Amino acid sequence: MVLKERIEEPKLRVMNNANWNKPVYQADKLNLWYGTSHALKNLDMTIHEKEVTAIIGPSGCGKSSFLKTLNRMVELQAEVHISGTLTFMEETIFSPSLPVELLRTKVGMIFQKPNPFPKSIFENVAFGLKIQGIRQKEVIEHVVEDSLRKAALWDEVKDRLQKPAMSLSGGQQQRLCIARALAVSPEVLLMDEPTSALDPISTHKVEELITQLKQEVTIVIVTHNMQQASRISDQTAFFLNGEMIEMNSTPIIFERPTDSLTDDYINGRFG
Ligand SMILES: Nc1ncnc2c1ncn2[C@@H]1O[C@H](COP(=O)(O)OP(=O)(O)OP(=O)(O)O)[C@@H](O)[C@H]1O
Repeated sequence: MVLKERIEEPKLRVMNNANWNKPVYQADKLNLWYGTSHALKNLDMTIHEKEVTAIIGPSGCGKSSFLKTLNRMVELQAEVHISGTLTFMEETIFSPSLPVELLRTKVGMIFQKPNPFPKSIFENVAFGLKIQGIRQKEVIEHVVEDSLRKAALWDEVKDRLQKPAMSLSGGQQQRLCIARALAVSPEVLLMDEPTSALDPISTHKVEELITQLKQEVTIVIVTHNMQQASRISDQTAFFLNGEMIEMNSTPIIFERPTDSLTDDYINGRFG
């Protein structure tokens, strides 16, 4: 399949002040194998700063593998082999000068199922700061409050910060995980189907939050929910069988995609 060129949308360019945001990630002929299974094939794509990029596509097309390559979590799997180039802020993410621990402080990850630590609400958010060696109580308290506010959770938990995180509802736990990720000031948040385990009201809150957060962080979200991708993302990439078929501004992907496979997928003709 041929990678389609990104078509620039004149109206969006005007709204974006006539400039594309700076590239954060750039993949060039990126391939990934699990053993002999070729999971990502010759991906060329750019993820821009302070935008929400949605990755869509049927089960097994490589969405999670791509997301986990962006913070090098994929290398925790056995027999992974990667070729091609992937840069983060213009530096190859496989370079010794960008240690994986440093990369992961800049790139937070939110999973499908909320995964708070078995600790208090406060300790969950403070965790990353303590790992970084920050000890001043006032600094930690300030960052915890600020992160919980940014995650739209502060008002719901401010009177019970010492209660176990597990006492929160699923939707609150997911926002707590987002607060925990925000506490270490990441550049990027990767989200792997972050609302698929949540009820519609919690989903709505997390979607609103994503729209707010993109003023500060770049967000890459994998979702099976077409409406969600069209509601919250600026760019959408459609993956199929490990290839990126098409990537463009979200309105173009959903209203007039270039590739008939994209059209078929978003209109539910397969997948
Ligand atoms: N650890 C692994 N070992 C071997 N193959 C794997 C591994 N993880 C994923 N795969 C394979 O790589 C391909 C891409 O999987 P991936 O999980 O990235 O797809 P996905 O689009 O995220 O799927 P889903 O929507 O079902 O989560 C699939 O064929 C999958 O079976």
